[in-house]
Amino acid sequence: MAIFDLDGTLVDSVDGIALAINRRLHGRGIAPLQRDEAIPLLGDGLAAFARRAYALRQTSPVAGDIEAFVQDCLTHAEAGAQLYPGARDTLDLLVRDGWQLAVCTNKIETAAIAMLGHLEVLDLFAAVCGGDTVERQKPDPCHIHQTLHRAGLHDVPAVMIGDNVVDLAAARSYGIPGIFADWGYGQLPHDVAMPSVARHFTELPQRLAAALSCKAI
Ligand SMILES: O=C(O)COP(=O)(O)O
Repeated sequence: MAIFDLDGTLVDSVDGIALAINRRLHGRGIAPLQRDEAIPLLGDGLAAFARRAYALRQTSPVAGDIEAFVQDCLTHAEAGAQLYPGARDTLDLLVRDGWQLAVCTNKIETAAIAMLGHLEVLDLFAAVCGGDTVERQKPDPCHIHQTLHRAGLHDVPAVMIGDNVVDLAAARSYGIPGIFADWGYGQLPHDVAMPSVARHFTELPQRLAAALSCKAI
């Protein structure tokens, strides 16, 4: 089983998220966020992103701001979202090679499903498990457990692929290998042991096979 993080791993979606927060900020006369300001705020879900965006502009959300932002993201879930280069062909190849695929994301599940549907890859995944539908989201390992459970595959060997420290921390706590997606938003964490760094999506078949057999490549 290959378990994928969504934002920054499968999908580059920050532009749509930045547009949504900028609509809120504009309404209050606050300067918009640029893409490179928005990227480090991702990883812990949309509400956390919004709180960090207001903090970055040294202000606080007023009542209803966060909810309105989240609703905006849900309404325009697919806005500007793109699969990373090589993703579609690599996912197809993994399925042909017998890999089961799942998504474990801190994004709101309905938004994740809408985005994957829009990008025409939803049917490749046995489960999509959003942060709002589990008791504790990544970095808690229960999020990975729930993802596997929903796919009906909790006893199979699994590998987590992600661009954020929370992805690798969840994998380590759950006791499965993690692959760092170097093409995404995150910085290579120094404090999380990791067996593998993939520089491009197309490296994943080789790196996944190696991760399961504990080989260095
Ligand atoms: O949107 C976020 O903040 C996190 O989403 P991810 O878990 O798919 O990276």
